[in-house]
Amino acid sequence: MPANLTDYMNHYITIIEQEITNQLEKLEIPKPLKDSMLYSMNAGGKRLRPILLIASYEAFANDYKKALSSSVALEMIHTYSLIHDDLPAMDNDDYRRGKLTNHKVFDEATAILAGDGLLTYSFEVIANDPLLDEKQKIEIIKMLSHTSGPNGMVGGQILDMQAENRESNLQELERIHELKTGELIKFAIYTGAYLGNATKEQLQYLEEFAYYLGLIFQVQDDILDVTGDEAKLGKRLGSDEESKKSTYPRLLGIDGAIELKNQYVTSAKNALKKAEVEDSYLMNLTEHFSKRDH
Ligand SMILES: CC(C)=CCC/C(C)=C/COP(=O)(O)OP(=O)(O)O
Ligand SMILES: C=C(C)CCOP(=O)(O)OP(=O)(O)O
Repeated sequence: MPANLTDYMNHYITIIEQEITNQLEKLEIPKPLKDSMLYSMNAGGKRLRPILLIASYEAFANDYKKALSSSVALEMIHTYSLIHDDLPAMDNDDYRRGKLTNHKVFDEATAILAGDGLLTYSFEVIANDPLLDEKQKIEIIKMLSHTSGPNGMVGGQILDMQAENRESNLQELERIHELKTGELIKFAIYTGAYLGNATKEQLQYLEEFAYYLGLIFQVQDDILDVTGDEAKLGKRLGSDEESKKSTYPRLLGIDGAIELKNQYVTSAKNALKKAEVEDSYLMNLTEHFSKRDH
């Protein structure tokens, strides 16, 4: 395992991207669908979620291989959500990950199907992993469908849409982010630790950790939407302002948002200590993502 965080992340990004290619290239499906799925999966992105899943696994066990199919499945679901989020019916965005959005390169119908394809194929990737036993497959698929579906990310997206053009309070804002962004992060942390054989008590503390990590990630996203660099982020900024959605900076000011983020970082680290994994890469990743500039 590489000793510093940048090497660690780069090491796993290479492995994750190789496995994404393996899983998609073997599909025997019509060319436009395959090209469209490959386009968004290979368009870059920080690969935060799969890295977190592997780091959570490695807090308890060695050899990432058992965690790889879940990591790749998770990145497929995340990417599907971005393809659909960018569609004209939703955010109507032209750029994502520094490249034209999927529906701008392909047509809208193909982009919808590419998203549907990534969503459903993600479950097949887990179901076909020879390194997992049947009980593990059922537990992971159950968790993934829960966190990405109406009780999780999809539910958060509709709350987010309902929050346009009106003021939300801090509690409502946290609930939206907990579902829309936090649930997939929860899947990453839970699944890694579950596959690494963490105890029930450790899994509970890690769920608490994931809750704060999701919020940290989102506060920083809101801050970057105001202060960030469009070229670095690879997407249009100022969209929160345009849709008149409440954000952390709007409710608390930039300084207030930074202060709240720092409180979440402290809470996240405390949860890691309670789970007795404070010497894992999860600690460094928390710091890293709280200060990210893209
Ligand atoms: C079911 C669907 C479509 C879910 C989308 C989930 C999601 C996290 C979208 C991006 O959020 P955002 O619009 O706040 O971020 P960005 O600025 O990256 O578009
Ligand atoms: C939840 C949000 C804010 C959507 C973007 O997520 P990321 O910032 O992780 O996007 P990529 O790096 O995967 O493109």
